[in-house]
This record gives sequence, structure tokens and C-alpha cells, in this order.
Amino acid sequence: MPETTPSPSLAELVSENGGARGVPIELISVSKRYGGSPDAAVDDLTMTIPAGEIVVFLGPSGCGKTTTMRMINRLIEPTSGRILIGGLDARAQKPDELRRHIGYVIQQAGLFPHMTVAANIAQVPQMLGWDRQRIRARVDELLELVGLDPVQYRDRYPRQLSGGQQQRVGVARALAADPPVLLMDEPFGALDPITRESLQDELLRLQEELSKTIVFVTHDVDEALKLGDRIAILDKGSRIVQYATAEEILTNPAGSYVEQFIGGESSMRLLKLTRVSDVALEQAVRARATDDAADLRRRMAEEGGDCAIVLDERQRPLRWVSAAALEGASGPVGELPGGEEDRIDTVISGRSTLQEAVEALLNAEQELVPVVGKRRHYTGVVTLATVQQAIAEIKERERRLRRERVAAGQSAVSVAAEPAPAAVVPDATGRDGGDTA
Ligand SMILES: Nc1ncnc2c1ncn2[C@@H]1O[C@H](COP(=O)(O)OP(=O)(O)OP(=O)(O)O)[C@@H](O)[C@H]1O
Repeated sequence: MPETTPSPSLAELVSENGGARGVPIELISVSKRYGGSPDAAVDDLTMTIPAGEIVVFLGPSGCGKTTTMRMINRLIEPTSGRILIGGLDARAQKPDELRRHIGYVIQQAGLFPHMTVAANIAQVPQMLGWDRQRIRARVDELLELVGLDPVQYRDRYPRQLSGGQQQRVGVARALAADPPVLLMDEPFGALDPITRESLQDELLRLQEELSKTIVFVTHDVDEALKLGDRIAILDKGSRIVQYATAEEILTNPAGSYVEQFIGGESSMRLLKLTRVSDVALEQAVRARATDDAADLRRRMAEEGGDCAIVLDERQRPLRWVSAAALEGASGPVGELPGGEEDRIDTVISGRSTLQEAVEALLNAEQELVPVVGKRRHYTGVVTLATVQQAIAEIKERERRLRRERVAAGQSAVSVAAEPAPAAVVPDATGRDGGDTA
């Protein structure tokens, strides 16, 4: 098909959109056949990647993940089918221009070794004709955003950076022109587990701020479950076996292929993806160090609970006081003798996972662990019962969703997202063309 000057282009869409927010991507009956191969690398794939979400492609080697991803930015041309980005046909965009508005991050960052960090990041802004001052400011802003001090890092060469730092620069480079879409092809695959985890956390933090549409390819189930708003589990030819949230995949896997792929331990994995802030916390009886022991004993008898938490004047946890220690005691609670079991060694935050909460509970002297918010401000406690209840609720919610889907005549598992209704793309004359999908 001949390339025409697109109207509107993704560039225009980006500037209308303020650049920052993600746009949906639709793949409609997309296939790719490489010359000489009897099988299609991607076989009639239809899916919608919603705006502002992280969608992870998870599947075995050779199933077509990279081919699918590279068709989105036209590094690979589909043999048939259509790809719409923000409602615009990718084929109607000039490939170079399209790629300036689609960030691309690959394994081992792919930085140019002879260019400084700043020059690597500045590539697309330079192509877009930004002036030097704007580029310099943007480079520094991006380095800050990915957690690298601009003064220290902007003039270094890639070989003077660790793998994790190179990958951060790779992400900064991909974000340079504030694209609505980021494609990430096993970006953390070559990193050690600790660096990998911290970059995953960084990506989630960035995404909270930026709301890009991110397509992320990985082989790693835990990475997929942690990062994906939705996960597409793919089989040969990029056939979607299941396209669903991590919770749904874990509680309602679409058959033995998915089960095998995600392995056992689905409840343990649910613990990893649920945050303490997502569950209903319990409350211990609260006390101040200056409270009278006899009063506290009365309150505990009224409110229930064997244990009270003593907080300082800024609501930060100080220690536990047991009902037994209050028996016959008088005077300020803060002056009661305390044993090992009364010390609060561990607190967790709302951002901790339930897995971390269980770990803390297993190591704690008490059967409950305090949860703190900003400035160590006490917000509640977690017990093993809290965790059990949270997992039961997730499973029940997923069972309910499954029943609703079945009642609505849909498949019991989410296989493919329906493509959005046919996009209306204005034609070159500016009239609305009835561009049917
Ligand atoms: N340029 C090419 N020419 C011919 N066949 C290719 C080409 N690139 C990929 N293929 C084939 O297409 C299929 C899909 O490859 P692709 O790289 O998309 O898979 P993948 O799921 O990303 O694999 P991996 O996880 O190993 O990177 C494979 O069978 C591969 O051999």
C-alpha cells in the first residue's frame, strides 16, 4: 500500500493529548508470515490494548511476542491486518515519524556506546528539532525521573554505567519526546534479580505518574503478574490463550496451558500482588504512654483484644501492652516494664505486599504487625486472619465475575478483549471517513 501523508498524524494526536497520556492500541486480524516459513509467526491476532495500561505479552520463546510488538512501531510490517494507535492506522503514518512517538526499550538498553548518556537521551528530541536549551532541560528532567543524578551521569558513556543504570537511561531515552506509547521488549531480562525488582518498582512508580500505554514482553511469570494491568498469555503464532488481569489468571486459569505456564503456588502469588493498602486493616486498641494503666485495661475489656498499641504524640508506634501486663497495674502505661515480646521491631507500610506482611508476621513476637503510613503514622494492624480474608475475598470476587460472564453468555475466562467499535478516522480532506475495522 502506498504511503500517504497522514492526517491527522500521531504527532498531532500527541500534541492534542498533551503528550503524556496513553492512547489505545488495536490489533485487528494481524498476521505476519516470514518468507520461507510455513507457519505464521503471528496468526490472525485481534486484541485491544487499553489506553494508559500496562499489557504484558507472556509466552514461550518463539511464540511471536517480539514480532507482534515490532509490528506496532512498524519495525516489522504485518502481512495482513490492521493496527490502530489512538484510532489512527499505523500504516498511514510514516514509519520514522511513528517511531518518534512510540518509545522503545530493549534488553541491555541498546544505547549507542560512542555517545554520552545525554546524547543518547537527546536523540529523538534532536530529530524533532528542539532547541539546545529545551533538550538539555529535558535530559536532566528525565535523568531525575529515572533516578539518576544528572550532574553525575549526563556526560558518562554507557560503558561507565552498570547494567541497571544503562537500562534506566534506556527508559529515559524512550520517554524523551513524551510518547503516548512505550514498547518494552524484555527490558530487564539481563539484570540480576535485585536490580530487576527495583527497576520494576520504578516502572510502576513512573507509570502512576505518566499513564502511558505500555506493551511489555517477558518470559518471566512473576514479572508479568507484578507489572501487568492485564496479561496476554500467548501460544504459538501469538494465539491468545488468556487475556486477563493477574488475579483472574491466578484464580481462573484458562486450561492446562496457562496452569503449566504459571506453575503452582497461585495463592502465594496472589499474596505477592496484593498490597496491604488494598485490604481492610484491623485495629488494635490505641494508647498513649501517658494513659493510665487501669483506664487502658477497662478500655481493652470494652473494645476487646488482648493487646494495645502505644503510640507517641505523632501517632508513631512505640510498643505493645498486653492485657496480662495491665492486670493490677497502675500509673502511666509508658512506665510499665516491657519484655522482648512488647517491642515493635517491625512495621510494614501500605505499599508492602501481603507476602511481605506474612513474612513480618512469621518473624514477629506478636500475632499482629502494625501498618504505618507517611512519617510512620500508625494506620492499623495486619494479622494472619487479615491475609486469609483478603485472599478469600479475591477468590470470591473472581468467582462472581466468572458467574456474571457465564450468565451474560460469555466465555468463563477472558480470552480476548473485544476491539473497540470501528474507529472514525478523518480522511485527507478533513471529512470524517467511515473507516471500518
Ligand atoms: N526475521 C525473521 N525471519 C524468519 N523468521 C523469523 C524472523 N524473526 C522471527 N522469526 C520467527 O518467528 C517466530 C516468532 O519469533 P519472535 O521473535 O516474534 O518470538 P518471541 O516470542 O519474541 O521469542 P523470544 O521470546 O525467544 O524472543 C519464531 O518462530 C522465529 O523463528
